[in-house]
Amino acid sequence: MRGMLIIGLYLLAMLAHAGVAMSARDALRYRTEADPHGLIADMRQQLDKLGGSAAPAQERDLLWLMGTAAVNVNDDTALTEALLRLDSLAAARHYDLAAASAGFLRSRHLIASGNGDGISEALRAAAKVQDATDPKIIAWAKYNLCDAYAMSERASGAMPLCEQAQDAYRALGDTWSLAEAENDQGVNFAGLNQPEKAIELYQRSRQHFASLGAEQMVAMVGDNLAQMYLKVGRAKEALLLSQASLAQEQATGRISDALVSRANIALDYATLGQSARALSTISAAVDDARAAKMDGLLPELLERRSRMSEQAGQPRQALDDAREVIRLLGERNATTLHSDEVSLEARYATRENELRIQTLEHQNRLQELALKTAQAEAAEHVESQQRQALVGMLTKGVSVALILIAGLLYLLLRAQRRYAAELRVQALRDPLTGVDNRRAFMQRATALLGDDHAPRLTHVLMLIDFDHFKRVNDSAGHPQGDRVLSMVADYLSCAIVDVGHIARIGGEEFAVLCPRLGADAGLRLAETLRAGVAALSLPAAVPLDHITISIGVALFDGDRCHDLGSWMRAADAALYSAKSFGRNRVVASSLLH
Ligand SMILES: Nc1nc2c(ncn2[C@@H]2O[C@H](COP(=O)(O)OP(=O)(O)OP(=O)(O)O)[C@@H](O)[C@H]2O)c(=O)[nH]1
Repeated sequence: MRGMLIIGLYLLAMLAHAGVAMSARDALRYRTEADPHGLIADMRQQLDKLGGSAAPAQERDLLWLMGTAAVNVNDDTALTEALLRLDSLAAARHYDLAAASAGFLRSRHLIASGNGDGISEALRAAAKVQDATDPKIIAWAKYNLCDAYAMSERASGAMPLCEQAQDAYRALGDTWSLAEAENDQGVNFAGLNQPEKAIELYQRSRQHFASLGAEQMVAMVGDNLAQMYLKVGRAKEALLLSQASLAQEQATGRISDALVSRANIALDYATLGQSARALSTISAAVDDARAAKMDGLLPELLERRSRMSEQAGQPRQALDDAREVIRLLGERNATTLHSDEVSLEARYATRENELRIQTLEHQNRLQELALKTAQAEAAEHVESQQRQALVGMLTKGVSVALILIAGLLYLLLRAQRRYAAELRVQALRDPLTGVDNRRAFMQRATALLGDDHAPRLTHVLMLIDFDHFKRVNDSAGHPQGDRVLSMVADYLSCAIVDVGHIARIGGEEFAVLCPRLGADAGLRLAETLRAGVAALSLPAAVPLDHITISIGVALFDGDRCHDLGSWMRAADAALYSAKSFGRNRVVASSLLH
């Protein structure tokens, strides 16, 4: 009874504050974002009170709200509790909706912790309610799938789902959920680099949340909107929005959100050319993060301050911050390496490589900053020495020593420059196979389309994926799998060296980019590569006859493909078809239309 009373009073207070008609249900959803800890405690109390007398639908509802709030604040204890109770409710009552709810909560948790299995978990959850006829459940499953794809930054997969979820919620008159789906769709457009469309969706979402009086949601979507404003050069509007968000976040004690808003405000000031304000704002954010022991956010904030200091002509501060970033990232790497010992999963290996590259890039920058500082200090030194020479204070011996020092300094700077250049190359190279990495591929492809948007002969893109590569690892072990990957990468690099570039863009996925190769030659080359790989002899330690690859080919024709995103999607769809048609084959995207 007391729990009910608390919730009732809370709702009344909130409605009075909002001054508009937020339904009781929406008010509870609001609390999953605005008061997650309080909501979890209240849900627990309610569930305890109801004991075994709760109807399944009511129990599921309370557990879903509790689990949602738990995911939002990373409360693992509450999440585990909600999941266990949902699982047993699903098993005891054959209640699919409870099973799907547990699945979607698991998926959100996986995605929030950067685990790649979140989407498949969401797909399994949706399958549990695929026969549902209640339009509310259908819309709910669509939205949760849309959210899983959008939050995993899989914009092209997410967009149709988010569109369908919006239509369904519009038909049901569920403004809250509509606003959530619109926000997700905005995230998708932002991911596809279409800021104008993203702005449109975020504005719609904000209007809907505002019409419900959900001020914190308005502020949250406002953060997304501000980033897009900045992207399209509307820095003043971005600044106003970020300042409004910051006020909200400070008032409600959301420290980490407030730090992000501060960092955004600093960026807005920098874009508006107010570098002193930008620096003092980002410094305040760094101090707050240190005081609140927000170590996760600290490297990003320091990195931003380092860049701003560099732009403001303060290389010493830039250098100190960059050094600290390296130290913090080093600590993080150490933790990841430890978990790598526990599991040799390729996912960890890939993450570890990413972290190494990230660190390498920072080290690279650090070298450059050290160089700049050394140059500035050397220039100052030489200037002062020259001044002294002018007034006749220099003896001959000191002059000779200075010349020697200048010579040594020159040699040192040259070595540092070489080292920095080498690091820059390493940051673009895949350490296992020695070919370009994904970052290098994206840079190269973007530059190609920027230079030559209407080529006389079409550009050709191939996405290559190993078939059943898991069997190699399972039968011969991961190190042999690595050997096979390197061996095939060597073969492919040699085979395309005259016409294009190859990059390793995922675990066992490669991309080949052939500028102005033309459609016929492109398809012939793909077929040659496929047959060549199938004919390779594998190392003796691998107990398989051969390894095969599937290839999706897309042509940059300026018609169906007009930018890098659509080009890659076309090649990806062709690769997917090559896999579905039985693998070990080449499929051209033009055949799919
Ligand atoms: N040895 C090794 N294996 C890797 C690496 N990156 C990814 N893998 C493995 O590649 C396999 C990919 O598995 P799946 O995505 O199921 O694909 P597949 O077995 O190739 O099957 P299909 O793509 O469906 O033909 C997993 O077993 C990963 O562990 C790597 O760097 N080294």
